[in-house]
Order: sequence, then C-alpha cells, then structure tokens
Amino acid sequence: MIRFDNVTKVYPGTQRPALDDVDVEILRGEFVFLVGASGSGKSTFLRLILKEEKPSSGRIHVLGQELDRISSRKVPFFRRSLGVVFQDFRLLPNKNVFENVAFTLRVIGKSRGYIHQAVPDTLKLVGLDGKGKRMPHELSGGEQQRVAIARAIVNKPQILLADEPTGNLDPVTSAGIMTLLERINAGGTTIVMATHEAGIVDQMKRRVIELSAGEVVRDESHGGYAVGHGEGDAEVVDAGAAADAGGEPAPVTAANPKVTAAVMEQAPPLYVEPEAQDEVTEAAAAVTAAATSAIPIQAEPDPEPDLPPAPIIPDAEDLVPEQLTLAERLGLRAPGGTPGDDEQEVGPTR
Ligand SMILES: Nc1ncnc2c1ncn2[C@@H]1O[C@H](COP(=O)(O)OP(=O)(O)OP(=O)(O)O)[C@@H](O)[C@H]1O
Repeated sequence: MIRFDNVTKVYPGTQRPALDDVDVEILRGEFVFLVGASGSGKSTFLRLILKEEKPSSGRIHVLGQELDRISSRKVPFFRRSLGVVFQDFRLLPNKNVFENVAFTLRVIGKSRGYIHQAVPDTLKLVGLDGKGKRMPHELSGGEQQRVAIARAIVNKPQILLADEPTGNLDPVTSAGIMTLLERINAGGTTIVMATHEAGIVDQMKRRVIELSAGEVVRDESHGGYAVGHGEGDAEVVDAGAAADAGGEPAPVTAANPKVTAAVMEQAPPLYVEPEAQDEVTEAAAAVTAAATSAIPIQAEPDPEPDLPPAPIIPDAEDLVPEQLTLAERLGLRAPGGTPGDDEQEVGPTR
C-alpha cells in the first residue's frame, strides 16, 4: 500500500538528511504511529507520501504507483485516494461546516445530489449531525477537528494521513478523536499518524515506527511510544542509527504526555455508527431492486455543471508546499493556483 525503498530526503540548502535511507512497508488496513523527537522526519515522511516533496534518492510506491512516475498533471487525481488531517485543522473560516466538508466534493466535480447525501452521512459519522450550518468559529477545537476529519474522509480515501491531529486539543477531546480515527481504520482505511502523544500510542498498541535523525530506529507491530512500552519486545531496527548520524540515540520521550491511560479508557466515542440495517429492511430493499431492475432509468442531467478541469502548470512540481493553496494541499487541484483561489488556510479559531 505504501512502500519506501531506501528513501533519502535532503532539503535544498541543508546538509543533514531529513530522512536517511528509509526502508518501510505499510500494508492495507494498518494503523501506524510515526513517533520521534521534533525534527526527526515525521512530517517529511508524510509529505513524501503525498508527493508534496520528492525524495533525493530512493523510491516510493503508494497504492501500487511509483510516485516518481506520476506527472504533475495527475497528482490531484492521485491525492483523491488520500485524506489529510493537520494539527491546525485548516478549515475555511467563511464557510459553514457543510460547505467545508462539501468543498472536497465540489472541487472534484461531484453532483449536488451526491454531495447532499454524502456530507450529512459523514457529519453524522463524526458526531456532528445537525451542525452543518455552524461556522467554524462557533465550534470547539474538537468539533473543528472533526469537521476536518469529515472533509478528509468524505471522498472515502484509502489512506488517511494525520500530522499531529490532536496537537491542539485537550486530553479528553484528543482521546475522543482517536476513537473516531480507530473507527475509520476499522472501516478499512489505512492510517498513518505522526504524534508526540505518548498516552495515545501506549494505550492503542498499534504499529509504531520511530524515527531518529531521519532514520527508522524502531518498527514495532504493537508498540508503545518508547521502547518497552508496547506488548512484548520491541524490534529495534537500528539502535545505533542516530549515533551514526552524528549523536547519541536519545530515547524518544513524550514532549507533552497529556493523554493518560485513564483518559483514553474513559473517552466517549466521538462518532456515531450508521443505523444498523435489519433483515426485513434489507429483504424489502432487495425485492424493490428486483422489481425495478427491468425499468429503464433515464439518466437525469446533473443539476450542477461539472467544474472546469484543474489548471495544468508544467513546472508545478517545483513549487514549495507553503505556496500551495488549500485545495492543492488536499490534492484537489493541480498546483499552480494563487493563494486566494480557495480562500485562505486558517488555523484553529479558538
Ligand atoms: N522545507 C524545509 N527546508 C529545509 N529543511 C526542512 C524543511 N522541512 C523540514 N526540514 C528539516 O528536516 C528535518 C525533519 O523535519 P520534519 O518537519 O520532517 O520533522 P518532524 O519530525 O515532523 O518534526 P516535528 O515533530 O517538530 O513536527 C528537520 O531538521 C527540519 O528542520
């Protein structure tokens, strides 16, 4: 699903690699925590998967495609299979909750009918049923992050990338957000999440990939935030890696261990299961489907015309991420727009 083959990334103007010879494979359906000290390369790892950055050497495969072979023109299509959630939510401040979530679908030209079905369904899943008309500034931080998650998953991506999604949230809300991410993962979405939250990682015991100075120093299937906090013995991939990179391998420590095990255990789920279908309803639906299958259905013209195709900019790959608009970072438009194209990116409004 995601494979890094000997990937090294050295940013222009720097000496030390942000990622150094990383060899990792992430399988479909996995929930992976990326941990490591600040500057160890976690965000770079995520940016490479998104094709926001190019590796200096090595190869990256995502969803069966080698990223180097995807042209700039096709990057937006590729990114439609990926959802992204950021620490600072990045909602559009002048649009209500419904429109923030619909944004993804409108940019890729989905019909009004589709949007009016998919957005409420997704808002319901993230526990925001009935809050579609609220503006971002009328929501708590946790609610804003749930809108951002709804926006990331409304297009049913196969992979969800989350860069410190609980970084701006209080402990209880952070734990609740994790219940939502677990639920999304249980639905089959592969999740890769960079975090400094020791409590979350220790409690969930999912796969942990630890980076130190750009190298993978630990890859544990049911790991904790630090060595020895998971189930069983940690597979320490390369304990001397950081030392080779120029310093002693400092064991990763929690920068802000705010989410305790008790908070994780007591966290109310921040999602709502779709209503279960009973057998009678399903049987009735099958009868209706069989009865109507012979009736030719006239395709209705889409009430909303398709949006114009994304602009194609030949050297857009060379743009740095900071210059990308929100739609571009979410992979909805080809790079090359101006920052005002989709209103501005914003951080938390509270
Ligand atoms: N655009 C850039 N240009 C130059 N150097 C960069 C750039 N982005 C990141 N770096 C450097 O690459 C290294 C890895 O950074 P990265 O942001 O991937 O770390 P991180 O583990 O995500 O850190 P944090 O936990 O603080 O978010 C750091 O030394 C950082 O200074």
